[in-house]
Amino acid sequence: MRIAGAALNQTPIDWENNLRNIRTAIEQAKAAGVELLCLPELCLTGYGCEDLFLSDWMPAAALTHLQQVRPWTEGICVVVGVPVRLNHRTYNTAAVLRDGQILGFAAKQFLANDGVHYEPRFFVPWVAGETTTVEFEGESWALGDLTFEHRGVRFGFEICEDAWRPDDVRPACRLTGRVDLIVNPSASHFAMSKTDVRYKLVLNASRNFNCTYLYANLLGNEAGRITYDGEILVARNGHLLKRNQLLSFKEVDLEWVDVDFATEQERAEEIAALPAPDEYRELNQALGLALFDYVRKARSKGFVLSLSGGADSCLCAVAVAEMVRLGVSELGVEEFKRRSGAFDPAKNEVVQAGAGGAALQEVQEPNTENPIPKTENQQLVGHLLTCAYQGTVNSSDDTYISAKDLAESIGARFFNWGIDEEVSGYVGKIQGALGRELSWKTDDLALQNIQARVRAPGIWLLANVLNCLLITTSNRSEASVGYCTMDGDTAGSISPIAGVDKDFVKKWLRWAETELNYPGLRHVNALQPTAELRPLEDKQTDERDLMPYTLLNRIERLAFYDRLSPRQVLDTLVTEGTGFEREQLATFVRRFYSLWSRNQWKRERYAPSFHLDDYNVDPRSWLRFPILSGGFQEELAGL
Ligand SMILES: Nc1ncnc2c1ncn2[C@@H]1O[C@H](COP(=O)(O)OP(=O)(O)OC[C@H]2O[C@@H]([n+]3cccc(C(=O)O)c3)[C@H](O)[C@@H]2O)[C@@H](O)[C@H]1O
Ligand SMILES: Nc1ncnc2c1ncn2[C@@H]1O[C@H](COP(=O)(O)OP(=O)(O)OP(=O)(O)O)[C@@H](O)[C@H]1O
Ligand SMILES: NC(=O)CC[C@H](N)C(=O)O
Repeated sequence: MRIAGAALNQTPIDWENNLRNIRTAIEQAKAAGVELLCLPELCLTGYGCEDLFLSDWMPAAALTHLQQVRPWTEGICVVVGVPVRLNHRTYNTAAVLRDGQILGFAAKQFLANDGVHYEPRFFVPWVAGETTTVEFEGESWALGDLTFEHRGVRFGFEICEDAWRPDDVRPACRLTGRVDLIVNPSASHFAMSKTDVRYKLVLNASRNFNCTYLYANLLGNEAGRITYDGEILVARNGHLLKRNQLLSFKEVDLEWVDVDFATEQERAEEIAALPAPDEYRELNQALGLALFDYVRKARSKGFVLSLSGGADSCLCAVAVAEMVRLGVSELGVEEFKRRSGAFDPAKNEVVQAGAGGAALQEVQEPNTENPIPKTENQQLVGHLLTCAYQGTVNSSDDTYISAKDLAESIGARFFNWGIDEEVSGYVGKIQGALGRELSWKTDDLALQNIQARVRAPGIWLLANVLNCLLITTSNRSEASVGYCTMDGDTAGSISPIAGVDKDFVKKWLRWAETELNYPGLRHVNALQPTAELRPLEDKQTDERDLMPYTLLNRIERLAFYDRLSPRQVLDTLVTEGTGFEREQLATFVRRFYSLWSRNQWKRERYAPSFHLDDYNVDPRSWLRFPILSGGFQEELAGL
């Protein structure tokens, strides 16, 4: 039998988009001679519909829309993820359709309730072994713990999280021997290196439960924060039959394989290992796709970025350039432009390759009289990304040159203006009001913050005028300790790297300079991270203000990923050979926890950020913490 999975780029309650992708997948599958097709979890409504799953009308609308899929299933068996609401309870189900009929709804038994998943808020888990009936416009179908048969092949279900439970409780343990095939429609969020875990999960399931296992994940940045990698896996008795390229820019990614169910396949002795995932490359692809989906789903025209020439903003600029490069290489220029929605088809907004010059007229300070012609990708970047350097007396030539060279090398529009006048204006006003001078000795933080804040209105104005999203550049390490000015450098509509730690940011930039060929990054890769908010002679660096970033990351992970107490964190660090004495480590641990507690309110106010690493510190996503708390005072005093 030819079986297939299709990854779909869906959007919550975008019925038109979601049905179109479902139809495309079914048509492609039929054209390829596929007999059984698995589509991802909740693909009809979108997985991330949040509290809409609790309404009566939305699941009802889903059932109504499911009727449109029926005629498309003539001659094929198709699995479609859909919520079903019965007696004021919503179930997360996989509908099985064939030849225009609905055969039934298999319901999810184990709900995802960790990290970025909050399913028990919306769904009720189905009880193994039970079934009920769904009534709809005079028809009735079975719902619950069901198995099906198609052309002699018996199949049952695990729906995403069902497969992430121990082997002796998950649905597969009750299906073994009763089915030939287990189908798994998933909405499994992307995190760096996670594909390896998923691969082992699927391969082991096929081996341990003596079956063929068909797995299909959602694709793309569905609803803002979480990106799905569109993984399709087919395995049989521990052997891999199919695995696709992840994180495609396409709307539909169909993969099929032939399985001879009539012939037994020998059980694999062991699971063949995959090469270790390349996290730098994974992050690049995920970030590019997440930005592309975000900008088009937000119906925006591109991005505006306050580019300091430092690590975080340089990474954000390269991410947009990579969004273009990766998207164009997969979709081609015309399809990339069409899908982005950021180009007016009536106008030829991007000049042809080699024509050059057009976008440079907008640059305030062209660095040569005869600018080098831009490549087609650079012209696209020029259309989609506008950057501005906003210097003060505390800014250095190094960061200005870094910002300017990078922007020009990727083709972004680049502006340069100073903000000293605005800073002096505000400082003068407050000095007048208070009747005293503000000085670095008495008003250090306030004088730092006003500079960061004064950068916000101008760049916001530019974003509004251009109808663009304003990127804010905060990383996870800064978010943990509140090393940012609220409504200053945190101002913005999207925060792409708030889930990534600063040490990773710095390493990624060095990798990108050579591996992705961004020579414009050579300046930033030679710089120490600095806020440049104090007078230059102060030689401010992030790590002098805080602590070494590697240590900050380690404390953060031990405290909030491993969930250790302050004392356990300290004891662990002492055994890890950090090069610091216990007393110094205790100072860092105390600093981390007090800054962490004091700054929860800032994390509550960050712009929406992407989940990219195995955890993040966003309270609306992975990690909840009280805004007001005792701040670990007792625990820290005892260190
Ligand atoms: N629980 C709570 N709920 C609501 N508000 C709370 C609060 N606790 C304090 N606040 C208020 O927060 C305000 C202070 O916060 P905020 O004004 O943001 O500033 P603040 O946290 O005092 O200082 C900003 C820090 O970030 C660093 N920074 C800033 C900008 C850029 C960079 C860089 O790396 O480039 C670094 C800077 O060096 C400084 O260490 C105060 O007005 C305080 O009253
Ligand atoms: N001179 C500047 N021009 C434009 N934007 C700036 C300037 N200084 C700071 N910013 C904005 O404030 C953000 C926060 O500064 P921060 O120093 O944390 O990041 P960075 O400069 O990108 O990286 P690093 O911390 O590694 O130097 C910057 O990413 C940038 O968006
Ligand atoms: N949708 C789900 O059930 C996802 C949960 C699962 N643990 C995953 O991360 O893939």
